[in-house]
Amino acid sequence: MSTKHLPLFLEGEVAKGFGRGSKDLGCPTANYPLEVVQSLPKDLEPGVYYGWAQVDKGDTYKMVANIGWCPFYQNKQMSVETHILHKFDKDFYGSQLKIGLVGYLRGEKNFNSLEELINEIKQDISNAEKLLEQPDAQNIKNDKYFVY
Ligand SMILES: Cc1cc2nc3c(=O)[nH]c(=O)nc-3n(C[C@H](O)[C@H](O)[C@H](O)COP(=O)(O)O)c2cc1C
Ligand SMILES: Nc1ncnc2c1ncn2[C@@H]1O[C@H](COP(=O)(O)OP(=O)(O)O)[C@@H](O)[C@H]1O
Ligand SMILES: [Mg+2]
Repeated sequence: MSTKHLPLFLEGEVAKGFGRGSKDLGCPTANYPLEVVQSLPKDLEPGVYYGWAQVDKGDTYKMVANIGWCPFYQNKQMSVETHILHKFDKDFYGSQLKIGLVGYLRGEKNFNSLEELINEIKQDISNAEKLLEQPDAQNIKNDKYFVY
């Protein structure tokens, strides 16, 4: 079941990925290092999730996260990447990123073109924007995990 383990809270340093998020997709994703990926519950469903994200001790923002092998790019290693729905002034590699996965949107898919992948991500973002307004999701935003 795709909602098993939710809400799931993860924390780790922002690491380098393949540099495709911003360049190919116009959608930067903060990638976790391998040890965070390896710490996931083994039966966590790969796919696209929505939830909350906090960089260092900053504000908590909406996010969408992709967990899996990116079939479009056929990655060899599983990745966990978070696109935060906020405009940052600069990169934050090396920062601590806390996320709380609230819900599951869909499984990872392959696409015939980059444009189709980009359009699907835009749809994910729009779905996440709405779903995160719901009271259950707001409760997770206010969880003590994100409070200092
Ligand atoms: C909301 C969201 C949905 C995504 N969905 C898919 C998908 O269905 N299939 C896929 O191959 N990759 C998907 N991706 C992953 C992108 O391919 C990935 O972000 C991109 O390869 C950037 O990787 P990088 O951080 O290593 O540069 C998704 C990413 C996001 C943020
Ligand atoms: N709104 C955002 N969400 C996620 N990362 C962002 C955002 N704005 C800037 N960044 C920066 O962009 C980087 C990700 O860009 P990306 O092209 O996916 O590179 P990489 O392949 O190294 O992950 C993040 O590590 C972070 O430092
Ligand atoms: Mg990335």
